[in-house]
Amino acid sequence: MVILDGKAVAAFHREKVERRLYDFQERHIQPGLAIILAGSDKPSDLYARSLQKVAQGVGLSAEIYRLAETVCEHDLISMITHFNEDKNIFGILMMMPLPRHIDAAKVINCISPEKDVDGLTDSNIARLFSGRPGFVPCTPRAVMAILDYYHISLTGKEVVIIGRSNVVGKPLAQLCLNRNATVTHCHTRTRDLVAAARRADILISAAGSPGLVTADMVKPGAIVIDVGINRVEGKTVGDVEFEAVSQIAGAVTPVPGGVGAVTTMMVLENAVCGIENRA
Ligand SMILES: NC(=O)C1=CN([C@@H]2O[C@H](COP(=O)(O)OP(=O)(O)OC[C@H]3O[C@@H](n4cnc5c(N)ncnc54)[C@H](OP(=O)(O)O)[C@@H]3O)[C@@H](O)[C@H]2O)C=CC1
Ligand SMILES: Nc1nc(=O)c2c([nH]1)NC[C@@H]1CN(c3ccc(C(=O)N[C@@H](CCC(=O)O)C(=O)O)cc3)C=[N+]21
Repeated sequence: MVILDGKAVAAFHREKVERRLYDFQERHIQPGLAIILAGSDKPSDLYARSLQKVAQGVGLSAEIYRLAETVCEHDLISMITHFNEDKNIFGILMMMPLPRHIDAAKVINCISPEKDVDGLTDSNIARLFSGRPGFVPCTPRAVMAILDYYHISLTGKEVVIIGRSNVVGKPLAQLCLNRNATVTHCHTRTRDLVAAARRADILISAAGSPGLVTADMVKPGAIVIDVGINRVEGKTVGDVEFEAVSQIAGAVTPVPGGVGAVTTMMVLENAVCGIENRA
């Protein structure tokens, strides 16, 4: 069994990001990333803090703007408008999920598509679906980056994805389809999740449910990608029962140190693309 090491993948991409940023540092351009966190979602808080650390490590400034759970749509939109107009901000990252009383689609679509480094606006979603260049959400990109780093091809493979959010599951399915995989998409209404999962050559869990993926759901030798980030008894764990599944699978991503470690680097890569496009 191979452990797919997200930290190694991140380090590989980090070097490329640093090289591309070097040019801007020479020209004294100080590109910034604005991270907006409304409410107190734990994975979002973890993500925002990891991102800030990694960004600062490559010389990008990343500021976290924390807003109360009770924030109104109007205040969120004014904040976005402000960053859209700020020449020093090259990327705006809105942490999901937003508080329940907020119309997420309305708020997200106020982000200028050129600064939408998580590819969540309708305009970037349309680009992904029609195969035109645009920002692709960072977590699905991280999954692809891991598969590519380990030379795991998707062509003709049975890929089963658990989870259908706009941030992870749906764009991930589209990326897999673009790479010629046969994609099965599962969610809470899926009748027989175990049977569906067992067909997978590549099983990807993005449900946010600790212990969801058990050894009996994995075909011997399958590749298992754990996107889940859950806090259990003060520890970060994924969706996969790592110990048991690693006895059966051909390769597994750990949590922490798997997809999450790469996601943060993909944000920086997207941000650098944004800077290059506008410099
Ligand atoms: N590693 C990383 O870089 C990242 C990790 N994450 C983590 O990934 C997880 C998913 O995130 P996100 O997509 O935003 O979450 P959402 O809660 O928006 O979506 C979860 C999806 O999983 C499905 N689901 C949940 N429980 C089950 C179950 N028991 N059986 C089948 N399907 C299930 C839901 O189905 P339905 O639609 O029917 O409700 C839904 O489609 C979270 O743990 C999050 O923290 C997120 C982004 C990045
Ligand atoms: N618009 C939006 N896009 C997201 O991609 C998004 C989001 N909102 N909201 C929250 C979730 C969660 N998420 C994480 C990504 C990386 C780590 C991460 O860096 N994890 C490290 C460290 C974990 C630790 O320190 O314990 C690791 O897995 O190795 C965590 C969590 C992105 N999400």
